[in-house]
Amino acid sequence: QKLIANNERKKRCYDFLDKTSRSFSAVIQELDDELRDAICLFYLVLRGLDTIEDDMTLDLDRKCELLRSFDKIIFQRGWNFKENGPNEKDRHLLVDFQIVIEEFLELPKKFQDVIADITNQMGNGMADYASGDHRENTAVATIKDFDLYCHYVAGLVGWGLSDLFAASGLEDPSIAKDKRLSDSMGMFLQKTNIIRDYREDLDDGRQFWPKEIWGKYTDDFAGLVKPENAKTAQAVLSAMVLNVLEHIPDVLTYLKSLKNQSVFNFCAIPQVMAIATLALVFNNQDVYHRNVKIRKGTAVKLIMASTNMDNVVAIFREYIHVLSTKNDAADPNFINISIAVGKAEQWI
Ligand SMILES: CC(C)(C)CN1C(=O)[C@@H](CC(=O)N[C@@H](CC(=O)O)C(=O)O)O[C@H](c2cccc3ccccc23)c2cc(Cl)ccc21
Repeated sequence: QKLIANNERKKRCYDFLDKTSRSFSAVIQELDDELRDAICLFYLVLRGLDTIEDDMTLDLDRKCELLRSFDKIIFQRGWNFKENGPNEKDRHLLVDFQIVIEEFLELPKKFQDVIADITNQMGNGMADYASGDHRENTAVATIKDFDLYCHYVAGLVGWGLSDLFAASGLEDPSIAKDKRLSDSMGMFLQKTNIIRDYREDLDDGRQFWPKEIWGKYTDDFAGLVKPENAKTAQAVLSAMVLNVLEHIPDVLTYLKSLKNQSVFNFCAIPQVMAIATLALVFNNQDVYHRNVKIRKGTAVKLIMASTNMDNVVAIFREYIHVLSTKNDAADPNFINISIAVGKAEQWI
């Protein structure tokens, strides 16, 4: 009877995974036995944290209390959360979070320790950011703030994943040694998403583009959507893309060091989607009006191809070339983009 309950609970966790992101859930389920459950639960714990951070209906004290104690909450059997706003995307996950906690407590302690440690650092980082002074609502003022925020929400995920890969024995312990490489894996994904999500975030009253970047061209961040500001908007966008390009050498170095096929696929697919997205958003002012996404057919082709380093390098080279053909001589960042493209290509 207990065995059936266990299997039922585990199935529920993979159902949650399917609901949060279908395509990525399939990739997680392809992971080798030693890692599959640990990464599934790491993903769900992070999603739980994200659902609290994203909920604008929670009052700040309550939100910070939950974020800072989430690393303890994941050990509390029976805990769940019904205070999320009605339209919060993944609220069903927290309403039945006791299921995730039961499964988490079944994991080997070495995996529990990694997940709890990252959850502690991320929860505190998110709370620091949420309660920081956002007087002029440019929550992210400097490039340093931008990097710190992206480290909290995505770089730490890279640290945790590298620790889980090493603990599982599927990858060499050295994968967790160079924290800058692991950090860049998350930064590249998160920064690309932040550029892509300009419109969605602006409509939600959130701004993540650092004022140190856009403030060089305008004092009106929301005004970038106006047609009369198109030239300024182009310069701001290319300056943002320039900042993201810096992470490419680290990303490729990290991918190159992976040994296990299922771990490689799990890591390569999001990075390949990100470079394709970065090339798409570059010099594309649709970003200011809607959420631009790569076509489904392209995404499928990229997923199929992301199974070995030669293909991944070829895909990066192709999209960096696409980006350089879109580089506009009239853009004030033309030279710096050319230099960054040259560096990335030379590294490849
Ligand atoms: C913020 C984020 C980039 C870390 C989110 N994040 C990712 O984006 C997912 C991909 C994903 O969720 N894709 C969604 C679409 C989307 O949400 O954009 C899909 O439906 O395909 O991948 C990352 C992820 C995968 C592999 C290696 C990583 C190394 C460092 C940091 C993150 C890494 C991820 C791994 C884990 Cl364990 C948890 C979260 C993530």
